[in-house]
Amino acid sequence: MTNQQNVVVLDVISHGVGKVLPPSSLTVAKSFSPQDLKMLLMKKFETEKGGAKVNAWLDSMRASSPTRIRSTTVSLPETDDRSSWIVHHPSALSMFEQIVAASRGKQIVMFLDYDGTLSPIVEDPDRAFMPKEMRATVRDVARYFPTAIVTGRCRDKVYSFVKLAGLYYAGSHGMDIKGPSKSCKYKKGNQGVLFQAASEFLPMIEEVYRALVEKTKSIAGTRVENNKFCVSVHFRCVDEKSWVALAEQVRSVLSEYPKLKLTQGRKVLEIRPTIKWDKGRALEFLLEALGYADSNDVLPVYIGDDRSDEDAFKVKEFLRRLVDWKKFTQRELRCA
Ligand SMILES: O=P(O)(O)OC[C@H]1O[C@H](O[C@H]2O[C@H](CO)[C@@H](O)[C@H](O)[C@H]2O)[C@H](O)[C@@H](O)[C@@H]1O
Repeated sequence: MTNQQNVVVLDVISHGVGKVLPPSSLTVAKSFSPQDLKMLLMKKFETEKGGAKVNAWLDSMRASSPTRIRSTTVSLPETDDRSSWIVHHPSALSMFEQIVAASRGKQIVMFLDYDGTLSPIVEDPDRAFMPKEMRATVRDVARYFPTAIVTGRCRDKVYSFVKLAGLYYAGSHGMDIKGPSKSCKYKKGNQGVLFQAASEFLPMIEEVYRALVEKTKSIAGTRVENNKFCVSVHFRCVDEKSWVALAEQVRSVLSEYPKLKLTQGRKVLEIRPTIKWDKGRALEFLLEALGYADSNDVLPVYIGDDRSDEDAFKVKEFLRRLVDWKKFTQRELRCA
């Protein structure tokens, strides 16, 4: 948000989840193709099946993980790509009034990314803890709106960080979806595991994880994380001089697995099944599970850091304002 504009408001009214509210007016909605939506919800970089060029990987590795920008006035590196993205994704905080106006008569459904959105980016992925105040805010949000955490992480791992039972969790880039484990007014029936899009890949992912650990163990700073239906190879702590070696090792492992593909996040290479499933599909699945398939009565809000390093303070501020607004409107309705 601020000038980083990471809160994305998706309007499902006429194009499924393919319409994004424009910068200046909510009435002149700009249509986005499914391709654009995918770009929003997935990390940008993706290779062709197993045939990726190490050089292309390296370019992408170098471009990844923008530096955290603390000032609200500092501008981001001005690439055409980034500027045009920002034009279409204005600050949610500055658009707050328009967003709540657009939600009139509709159910807001909240989708939250974890790393870099609810938790600060840290060197050790096992220590990406969620600040207490953020947890309290997300708990409040979930009281008023159906809320889902949508993450590349293993679902159990993200749950151990978030520790809130009233939420939906979509782990492994949306390939592992579970409903709230405690009673919640939006919950429908038994909400245990709702969907696992890539179950048949479990043994393969386990095998690849072990192979990657073995092949990269001599590259100092590499960290391989098993995210159940996908694997992350972290290079945040790897000296840039060793990136070529790392990319080559990853490529050599992946060349044995044509059913897996590589995408890239922030200083992380992500290996996942080549199935047609991603965070966007998880979002659609959850809307359907909540009874909002093809519905005009819903406003899904996705908050993520897929394009830039989010300022967690701004995320919290936006969520807090949303909760306050909801409390206020409910009170007003009762008094009317
Ligand atoms: O989809 P996300 O929830 O954003 O998950 C993407 C990756 O997030 C985690 O890695 C990122 O955060 C780490 C902790 O701050 C950081 O060390 C790393 O450099 C970041 O890329 C997670 O550990 C990965 O498995 C996810 O793929």
